[in-house]
Amino acid sequence: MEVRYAANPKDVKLYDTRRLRDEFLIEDLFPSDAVKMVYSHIDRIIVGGVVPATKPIALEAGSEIRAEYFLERRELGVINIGGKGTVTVDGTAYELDNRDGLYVGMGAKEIIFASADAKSPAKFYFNSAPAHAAYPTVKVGLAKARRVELGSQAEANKRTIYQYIHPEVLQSCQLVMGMTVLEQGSVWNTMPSHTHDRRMEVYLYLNMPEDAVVFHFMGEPGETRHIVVRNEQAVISPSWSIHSGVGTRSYAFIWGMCGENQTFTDMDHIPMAELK
Ligand SMILES: O=C(O)C(=O)C[C@H](O)C(=O)CO
Ligand SMILES: [Zn+2]
Repeated sequence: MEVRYAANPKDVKLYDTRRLRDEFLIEDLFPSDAVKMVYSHIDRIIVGGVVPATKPIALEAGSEIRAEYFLERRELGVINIGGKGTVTVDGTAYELDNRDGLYVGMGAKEIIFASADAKSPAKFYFNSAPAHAAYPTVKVGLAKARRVELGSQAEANKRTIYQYIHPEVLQSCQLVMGMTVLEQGSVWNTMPSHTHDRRMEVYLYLNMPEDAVVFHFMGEPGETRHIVVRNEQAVISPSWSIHSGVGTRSYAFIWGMCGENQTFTDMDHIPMAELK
């Protein structure tokens, strides 16, 4: 498990491109037949990817979290961005098609990821946060997610937000997670931008061809920086940072948050005049 430390905005404004990318960008999240995990000290989120290409893969705790099993003190949100697969939680198999999600509550001991077809392996993206209570494991297909439509063609930001792990869909301790899909021709996400000092957030960009990029904007509203993000790469956003992006074409992204509250609408909207 790779460990990354928290960041102070007074320091981050001095970072060059290399340092910004090293601290906030996660580039190789989906190695074949392995679990990749990044443990961020920002609200102690774990961001991971697993592609069980030729064999089922179990989620192991690793020495960093000093736990007997991964979910001993944690909860987990999973969204499949690949071919059909299963996540087996303590012997119960949940079939996840592309874009299906799963919430797994604290206390589940054995989590096994598998693909239905090795020619088109499943690709599981996950976020995990510290938990204080054991809530039931729930599968959330795209149709079960709460839908919010936002934006307009004129602003090139027409998009649908699918809220999978959200208080109106299921109970979780602090994790909130979902996916936003931009319509063809729409390229902007989360602009006008916001911060939420109560929660950090991670974005995983997806559905982009190899030569497409998203210019992801981060930083304090008056000190913005950009990170060039490619397909299936994730960006960590501290709670004091905006998180917004513009792509060379449309794309989707999975967002996950944890921290002080689960109130999706608890955002501090940034007036455009304040951006620098
Ligand atoms: O398209 C958007 O706007 C989003 O998806 C915003 C994220 O969900 C977010 O930043 C929630 O805090
Ligand atoms: Zn946000």
